[in-house]
Parts: sequence; C-alpha cells; structure tokens
Amino acid sequence: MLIKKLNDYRASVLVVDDEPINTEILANALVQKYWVHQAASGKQALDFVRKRPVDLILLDIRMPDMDGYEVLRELKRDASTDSIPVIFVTGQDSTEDELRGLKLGAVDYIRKPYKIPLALARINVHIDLKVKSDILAHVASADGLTGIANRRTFDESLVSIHEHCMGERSNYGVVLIDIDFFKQYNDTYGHAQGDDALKSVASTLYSVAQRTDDIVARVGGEEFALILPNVDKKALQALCEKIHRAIAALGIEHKASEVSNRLTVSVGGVLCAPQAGNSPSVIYQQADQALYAAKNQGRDTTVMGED
Ligand SMILES: Nc1nc2c(ncn2[C@@H]2O[C@H](COP(=O)(O)OP(=O)(O)OP(=O)(O)O)[C@@H](O)[C@H]2O)c(=O)[nH]1
Repeated sequence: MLIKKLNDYRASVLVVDDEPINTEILANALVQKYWVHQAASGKQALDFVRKRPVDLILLDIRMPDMDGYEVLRELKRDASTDSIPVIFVTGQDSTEDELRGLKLGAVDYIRKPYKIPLALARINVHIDLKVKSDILAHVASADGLTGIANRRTFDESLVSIHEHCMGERSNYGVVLIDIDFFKQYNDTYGHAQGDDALKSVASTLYSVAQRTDDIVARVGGEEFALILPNVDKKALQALCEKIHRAIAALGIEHKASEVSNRLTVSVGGVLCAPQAGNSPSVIYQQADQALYAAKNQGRDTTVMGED
C-alpha cells in the first residue's frame, strides 16, 4: 500500500459467516466507511484474501467444513495473509472460546448478539492500527530521499527472490548502477542539486524496471540496484542498455565529468541461473565486480559478470 493520508484511504473488510443474515447486518453497518466483501465459508474467505488482501477480517467461528479457528490458523501459516488482523464475531461465548481465539492470534473477539455502535468502534480501532502499521512498514522499507526501496529491503528481497527462483528453477538478474563522477557533480552544482539528480536517476530506473516483481533500490549514496526475476541474458543486457539510454535522455548537465558533458552511469549486471548453485551474496559480489570493471573500462558503460 502506498502512503496515503489516513483520511483518504478507504480500507477494506471481509465479513465471513455462513449465515447470510449475519453478513448482511455487519456489511450494512460498515459499508458507509469501508469497502466490504463477503464470504460464506472459510474456504471462500481464504481464496479471496490470497488473491486480494484486505485490511481486516470479521470471522465467524462455527461454520460447516472449516471453522473460524482453522481459517485463522491457515491465514497465519501464509506469509501473504499472516498480518491481516482478524476479529472473531461469534455466538461462542465461553471464556475458553475467547481465549482460544486470542491465543491463535485474533486481535479481538466480539460476542453475538452485539451492539452495532460498539462493534463498529472496535472495528475502527483495529483498522486504524492496521493502516498505521502499513504506513510504518512502508516508511521503514523505503529510501528517505528517493522513495524507492532501501538497502535493507534490497537485501531481504535478494534472499527471498533467490530462494523463489532457485525453487522454481528460473533465472533472475542483479544490476548495480553507479553514477559517474558524482563527487564532482556535487562539488560543481551543490549538494541540493546532487539530491535532485539522485531522485531523477531513481525514478528513471523505476520506469525502466517495470514488471511488478522487479525491485528497484538505492543501496548506497550514488549507487542503485535492480533485481529482475525471470530474465534471460539477452533481456538483461537489453535492459542495461536501456538504462544508459534513459539516463542520457534525462540530459542532466555534468560539465565536471571526464566522460561526457551529461550525467552518466556505470552498470554491472549478472544473471543468476539455477544450475550455477550460487548464493545471493556471491551474486551480489559478481555484480559488484562487474560494476568495478565498468568503472575501470572508462565508465558510462555496462559490463556483464559471469554467472
Ligand atoms: N547530493 C548527495 N550526494 C551524495 C549522497 N550520498 C552520497 N553522495 C555523494 O556521492 C559521492 C560519491 O563519490 P565517489 O564514491 O567518489 O564516486 P564518484 O565521484 O561518483 O566516482 P566514480 O563512481 O568513480 O565515478 C560523494 O561525493 C558523496 O558525498 C546524497 O544523498 N546526496
């Protein structure tokens, strides 16, 4: 989720109950403020949130086939759904039932029959918390200057993409991009203009690596990195060339550069193929060596490393 002001963001709620009348009551109470979705069984609920995440689930306990406890267990098992807050809304009114639900990880427990304003107030609290925690997670994963992923996100993504691609025996590429003579750029145009150049380079890289699984990160002062799942060598090379063209098209003057009168970058790329049996850190080192070679070859060029 992108950072949006709390007031602008319309959160979504999934109401899960096998009794249509129960879902209707809650849906009617919530629809003014939230996007409301409904599911008539645990399985339907799981199918729904795996395709389309929501901000809160209101979950009945007693349902045929799969009860609410089991649904919650399944949600917690899956990394893509384990952070969705769940409130049980149920006729099971014993202390043991409530304790069991909370121990499984539900954030709250509303007993039927409930008073709608009270239930709504509790739902609102949990949705506010969820949206705020999403914003914090986004801020923690982004680079403060450019808004793209930061070094920590890059490192974590490299490990998870590596595992994923090796698991399904597919390639991925890592590309490191370093601005040429950036010290001289700062010295000539000032730090504030240097910051603007970094922002322009970041958004250019973001527009070059367009697939939703691609990671675009700032990994150092004037160094950027891309992770590109499911590419082959030809596509990786073509993308590196596109980077040079896109940076050149920015036309940022750099009269102190020794290679051009415009801002340029050096690029090191490496393809990780499953059969090579490498680790993420080795892949990163190879990309770094390729970048180093591009600098040594005179800058404003790409070197492809060995996989
Ligand atoms: N404006 C600005 N400059 C930064 C930032 N982070 C790092 N830098 C500058 O980036 C420059 C990097 O300099 P070097 O590592 O010598 O690299 P370079 O001058 O680009 O030289 P080559 O990479 O060899 O072409 C330094 O002057 C840093 O101060 C930042 O957030 N904003």
